[in-house]
Amino acid sequence: MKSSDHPGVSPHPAVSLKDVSFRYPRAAEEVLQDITLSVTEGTITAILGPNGVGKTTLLNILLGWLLPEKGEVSLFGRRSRAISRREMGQTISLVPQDEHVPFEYTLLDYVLLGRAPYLSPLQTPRPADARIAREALERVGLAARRNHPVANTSGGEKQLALVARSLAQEPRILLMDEPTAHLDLRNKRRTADLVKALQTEGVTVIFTTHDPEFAAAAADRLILLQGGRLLDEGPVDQVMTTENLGRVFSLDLVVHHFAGRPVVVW
Ligand SMILES: Nc1ncnc2c1ncn2[C@@H]1O[C@H](COP(=O)(O)OP(=O)(O)OP(=O)(O)O)[C@@H](O)[C@H]1O
Repeated sequence: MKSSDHPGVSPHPAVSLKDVSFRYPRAAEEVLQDITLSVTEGTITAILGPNGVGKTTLLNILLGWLLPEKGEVSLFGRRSRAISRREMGQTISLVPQDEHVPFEYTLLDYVLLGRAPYLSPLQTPRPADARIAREALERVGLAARRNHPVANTSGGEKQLALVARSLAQEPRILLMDEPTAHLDLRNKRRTADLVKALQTEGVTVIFTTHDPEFAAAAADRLILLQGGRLLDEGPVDQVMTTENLGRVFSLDLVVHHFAGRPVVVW
């Protein structure tokens, strides 16, 4: 992904939420309440919070897949409701936690799906799309396995293939939902390095995680959610404190610092 493919740096935040609340149909309570925040273009933000706090819901709101009950979501200063699906697909992409993959796809076929926002409905991928998909597979270390059926890949390889598909989408904003859930240490490191490389290309990255140490290794900013509300946000070293994480996870824990990074002991 080249920053030259995108317009120059926007004067607006990549993402801004104003008083956003969301409730699932027939649910008694709002999952998210009065969330106001903005994410600067070219930053890496981790959203940290316990199971069920609403992290995935928040990503789905950013994608325009769920509409808030109240409040406004904007991408690069434009209300997301006013952005067409096709343009949304070229602007923002999601690496989901998991996804059912149709049996017959090879890894390359699967990653080529990321090119859909650039093709008309029945258009077959062009040579340039295949090149972009192959480069995306290379970036996640799966180039040699591009003709391998997705059905026969491990959980970690599938997760990396999902990342490659999102990269093939060439988004300005990359969302990742628990990107390291199935990854070993080496692939966690690879993911942290990839995210930082994307940042140098001007891409804004937002990922959810339960893992404070990965958040600290990969992100420069942190958003903490607790009880459906924004508890704190800012630079990782200011926000990742014993008090904040203890409140977020309702746990007696201590944040130590080792080799310049926070380590959580619980
Ligand atoms: N489609 C749905 N209909 C009703 N409730 C839902 C739906 N999807 C999620 N929820 C509820 O909304 C809340 C937030 O879910 P969400 O998946 O956003 O949390 P999360 O922070 O991503 O959790 P996890 O870390 O476990 O993945 C949970 O209580 C969940 O049960």
